[in-house]
Amino acid sequence: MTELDKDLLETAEELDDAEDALEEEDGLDADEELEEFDPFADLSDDELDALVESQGGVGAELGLVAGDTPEGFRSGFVALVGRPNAGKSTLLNACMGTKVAITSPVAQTTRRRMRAVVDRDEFQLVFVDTPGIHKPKDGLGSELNRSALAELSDVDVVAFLIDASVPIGRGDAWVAERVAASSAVKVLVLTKADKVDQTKMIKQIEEARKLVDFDDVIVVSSTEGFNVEPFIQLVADYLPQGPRWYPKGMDTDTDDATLVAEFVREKVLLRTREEVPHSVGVVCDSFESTSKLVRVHATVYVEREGQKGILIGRKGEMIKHIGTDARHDLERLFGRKVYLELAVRVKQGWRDDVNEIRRMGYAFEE
Ligand SMILES: Nc1nc2c(ncn2[C@@H]2O[C@H](COP(=O)(O)OP(=O)(O)OP(=O)(O)O)[C@@H](O)[C@H]2O)c(=O)[nH]1
Repeated sequence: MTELDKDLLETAEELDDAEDALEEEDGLDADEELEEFDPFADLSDDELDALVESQGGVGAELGLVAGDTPEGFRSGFVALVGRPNAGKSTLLNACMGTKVAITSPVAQTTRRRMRAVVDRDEFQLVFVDTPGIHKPKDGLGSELNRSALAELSDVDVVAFLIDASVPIGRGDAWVAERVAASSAVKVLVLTKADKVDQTKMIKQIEEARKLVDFDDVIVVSSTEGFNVEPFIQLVADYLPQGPRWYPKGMDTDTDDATLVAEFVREKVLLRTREEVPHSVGVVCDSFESTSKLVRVHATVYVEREGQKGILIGRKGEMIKHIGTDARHDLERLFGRKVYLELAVRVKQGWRDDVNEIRRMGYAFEE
């Protein structure tokens, strides 16, 4: 948990206490009380916008934008795109120096768009991790594609990741067509350099260059830490001048409940096989935190009874292992004891139900 999260948590706890005290004092519901005292309640949306503008914008008020950024400061958004399994989340974690995104050998591990911030004295670079772009086979696939493709039109740099260790195929060409249409700076990132020799690497770069007119090329190995910092510097050089979009010290825009759901899903992906990983969705139902303990309840959804049986395992062994694995990671993340309760439920056909996909947080209304 970041310092910012801790501060927010403390503030939230203080607010809760204050609200309780208020309720006790005069028997009023604190929310009603606050509503009554809203000084802007009578303003129209336009009037409110004008007021915010005249105050230098909400961001300025919150210290989110930089009056204090030095001359020449650069900032911007960089989308990591590529076909499933190209190594996007692993590169993101390497750039951040800590695990912010889950990874696994299962294609389509990433289902959420995540922003992760690299903040330096001279620049602020916001990485946008996207689901692997692929030809969709179901409703979930279509939603994942839609959310990944939407990023291409909204970023300053597109980093197109291609796995150096597998031949370039139709999957890469499909992504390339979409990347080529973006007006952002395009950087080719050859991943998994540790798995191939130089000759193969050069050939792969030649093949990739036939797909897109790249502005730059870099070869990396995220697992070996090779060229990770040079990659950050390379994309930072392409960022336009601009303010800090996020406050210093904020690593990601992912909330704690989402991290819990994602870490549990990663453990399911690592421990199950065949169709089970793709059928799994995880929702964190409750998240309570004190200074000593985090208490969470999450539900693992699958599509069929048989999958539920596999996940629970003989005498509940499988779900117990998944819980233990996830708990270890979460305790490291939150720096506190974690009490994690998991339930397994069947929700038939959820991957073809756009409302369910959104409820689980794997796609967004644009
Ligand atoms: N040897 C090696 N393996 C890597 C490297 N980068 C990623 N991998 C492995 O490749 C697999 C896929 O990596 P991810 O980072 O999950 O790939 P992704 O592009 O985010 O995948 P999706 O979520 O499916 O879109 C994992 O098993 C990683 O450990 C690398 O530099 N070297």
